[in-house]
Amino acid sequence: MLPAVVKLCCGITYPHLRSMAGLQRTAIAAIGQELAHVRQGGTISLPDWPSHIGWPWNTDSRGEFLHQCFELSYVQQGQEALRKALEIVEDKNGWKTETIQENGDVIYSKVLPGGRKVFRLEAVLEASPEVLCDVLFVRVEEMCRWNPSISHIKVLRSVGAETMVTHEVTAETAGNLIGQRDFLSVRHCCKQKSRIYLAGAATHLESFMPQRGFVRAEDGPTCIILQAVDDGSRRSRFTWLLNMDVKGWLPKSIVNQALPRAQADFTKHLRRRLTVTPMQR
Ligand SMILES: CC(C)CCC[C@@H](C)[C@H]1CC[C@H]2[C@@H]3CC=C4C[C@@H](O)CC[C@]4(C)[C@H]3CC[C@]12C
Repeated sequence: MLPAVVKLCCGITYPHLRSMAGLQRTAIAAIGQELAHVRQGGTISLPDWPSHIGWPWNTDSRGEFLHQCFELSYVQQGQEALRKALEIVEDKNGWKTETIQENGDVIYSKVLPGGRKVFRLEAVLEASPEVLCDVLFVRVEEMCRWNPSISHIKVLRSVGAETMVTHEVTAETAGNLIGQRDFLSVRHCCKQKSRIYLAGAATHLESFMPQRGFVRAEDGPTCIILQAVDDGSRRSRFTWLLNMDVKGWLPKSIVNQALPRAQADFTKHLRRRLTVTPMQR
């Protein structure tokens, strides 16, 4: 099946890859995803016939073709993560209040069909959506400097300014009953009118298989919504959906206690990060 699809896709789209839109784009992205899975198991051999009809089908252009398939697939996974996460957050039914923090932050929870419990934190932060986007997305690799629950974050791929593939490792901290986890995620940023969305979902990357000694967890589909409290305000409403499969063999009750705690901790460190002077950044 796959070689046939690749052949078809080479034939139809190679000359137009850069100017594609709509369905074709979706198709290539889907193929990219499929290829990513196949690549995990070995190498992909692309057909040679395009060279016979005069296309520049050398090692470079084949590589470029695959590269574009992967890039489009990440953009699409990011958009898809946002769509799915928003569907969960915007559905007003079934949420119950989990905790109300002393500072006014509220964490709500909801059990999704299938049994997974997700958490939604609502807070107001002292920074504009743009500053928050800079801290949380643009400078994502700096996160482990201000957040002790994360020991390592690396951007492995960037596709334009709005999509990236990141690898995150949580810290081995006292009181963390879940233990260290690592995540491989596609992260996507999208600005719309007065809102900035940061979405994420677990993804695959050839050459980046789960590492020995780590349990690979899955973050997402998840999103953070940043919205100015009022026009021109330096304060933002911060809505964060935590939708995580921590994997491993752990009682649900432990996971469902640890997750909202991790969410509250993260927000505490984020607030502290926002109070440092620009010089210290
Ligand atoms: C309880 C244990 C298993 C997990 C605790 C750590 C959790 C809270 C950490 C681990 C990785 C972290 C994520 C790493 C990267 C990003 C991308 C950024 O643009 C928004 C924040 C976000 C989405 C972080 C949110 C918090 C996070 C999910």
